[in-house]
Amino acid sequence: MHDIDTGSDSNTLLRVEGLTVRYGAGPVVHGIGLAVRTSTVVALLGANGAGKSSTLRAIAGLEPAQGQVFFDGQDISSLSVAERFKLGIVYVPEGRAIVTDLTVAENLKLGSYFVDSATRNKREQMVMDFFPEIANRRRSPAGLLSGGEQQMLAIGRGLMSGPRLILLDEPSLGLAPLLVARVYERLAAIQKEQKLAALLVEQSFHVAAKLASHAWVLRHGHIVGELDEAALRSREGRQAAIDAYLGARKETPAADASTRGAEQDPQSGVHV
Ligand SMILES: Nc1ncnc2c1ncn2[C@@H]1O[C@H](COP(=O)(O)OP(=O)(O)OP(=O)(O)O)[C@@H](O)[C@H]1O
Repeated sequence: MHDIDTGSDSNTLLRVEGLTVRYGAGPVVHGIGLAVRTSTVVALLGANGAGKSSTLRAIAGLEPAQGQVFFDGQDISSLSVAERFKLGIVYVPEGRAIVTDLTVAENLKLGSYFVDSATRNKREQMVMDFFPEIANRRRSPAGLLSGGEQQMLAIGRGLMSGPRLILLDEPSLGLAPLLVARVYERLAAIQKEQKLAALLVEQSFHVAAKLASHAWVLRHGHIVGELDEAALRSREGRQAAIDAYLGARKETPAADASTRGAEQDPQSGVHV
């Protein structure tokens, strides 16, 4: 591992260049680049199978990949998952992936394997403060938690290691809108208090815009667009981006757009 000049400023925590992921035949992620600054949340958006999870998993070191990943100015491309984890890169997988037979407290312990018990206790308290829903379920098997609570536990487990960068793979997946809102409220509170940097993967523009200040759109493994904060915050900006990048809508009357809530586009499967 050696210091290099990534061509980015000192606030850049993660920089990915020419990242390519393949599972056998052709690549599913084609030489993409993106960056995450310290204390900011950015999103990677796209429909099913666009390559979002593969990108996150490659950054975490869970999938072999070509290209370069820089963390805090260091080339970590050849580091193992465990080495990246120790540097502070934590992946929170899609589908919650908690251990259902273990209790809530035991699941949290899994996320803090390397830390001393005083730090672990302090972090567990912090997680419980963020997620009171699971605080009184410490001794319950995690499998008995609701979907939303399991997602909170998965995020909580990610926080137990004291990450510098959290890679969040579709935290809204399979949750009812009210629970999505609750999980995102908590994520916003955590981000604000912990000054965490996060790379968030979502299918839903609507959901990602609650938290992210910048987003890239991935389509068939290629980055086909970028949204700044203004585009993410405005319904018209988001809609224009969706139309341009995904061809999701041919024609969208402005009056319609102003009254529409989150819904799924039948052509692209993207939630807007
Ligand atoms: N372990 C694997 N082996 C073979 N192919 C895979 C593997 N994981 C993913 N793929 C394929 O790679 C492509 C990208 O998948 P990926 O899960 O990264 O997309 P995604 O954008 O995260 O989709 P989703 O939102 O549905 O999770 C898909 O065509 C998928 O079938």
